[in-house]
Amino acid sequence: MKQVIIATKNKGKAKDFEAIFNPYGYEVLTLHDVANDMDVEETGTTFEENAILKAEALAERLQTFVLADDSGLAIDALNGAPGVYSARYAGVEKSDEANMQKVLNELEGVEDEKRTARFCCAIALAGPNMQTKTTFGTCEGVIAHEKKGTNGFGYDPIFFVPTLGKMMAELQPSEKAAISHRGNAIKKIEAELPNLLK
Ligand SMILES: O=c1nc[nH]c2c1ncn2[C@H]1C[C@H](O)[C@@H](COP(=O)(O)OP(=O)(O)OP(=O)(O)O)O1
Ligand SMILES: [Mg+2]
Repeated sequence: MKQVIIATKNKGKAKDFEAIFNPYGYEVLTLHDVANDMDVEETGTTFEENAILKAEALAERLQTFVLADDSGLAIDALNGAPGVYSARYAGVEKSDEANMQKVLNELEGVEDEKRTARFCCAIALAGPNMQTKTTFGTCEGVIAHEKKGTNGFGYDPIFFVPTLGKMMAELQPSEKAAISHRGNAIKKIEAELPNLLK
């Protein structure tokens, strides 16, 4: 089977990528498979910068073509927070539960019309003898008042998708892939992928 290597340690993100790439006949490999000891510091101030840092570090190490994803949730009522800092919003230990609780606390008393938000995803493609490319996708939604649904990862249980009338965490992997920030970013470079992924 053809393979695509993603420079991530997030298993939920890897599952999202499987739903995106398996239909094209690609198996998804992650850092857990190819470089378990690797830990790239996300020092950038934009999603693109961090995606490039993660992709180039792994491409350099493996001398092969890889993708990386840096993503997060931008909430309008919080001036775009947690944004690039989504993974560490409630502290350094990276707890989805604590992060969601912090969002719900920050939005306490904020009315529905003002709870608009979007997921953002920058994907970087890096490899030997090529200029790193980036692509970006978003997905619009509304922050709910409580958690609902058990699919997906991260902030999915508090992210309502108005076009589907469901929480992101209530979607099947293929349904999420069709509308997600991650799926939308990949759609923009779909045509180039067969040349880059061998
Ligand atoms: O589809 C999504 N559904 C729910 N939450 C999401 C999604 N996409 C990103 N997010 C949240 C999770 C995490 O709090 C942050 C990503 O942070 P980000 O640094 O890109 O990923 P990470 O540190 O978990 O894994 P890694 O850097 O190894 O790829 O945004
Ligand atoms: Mg990260």
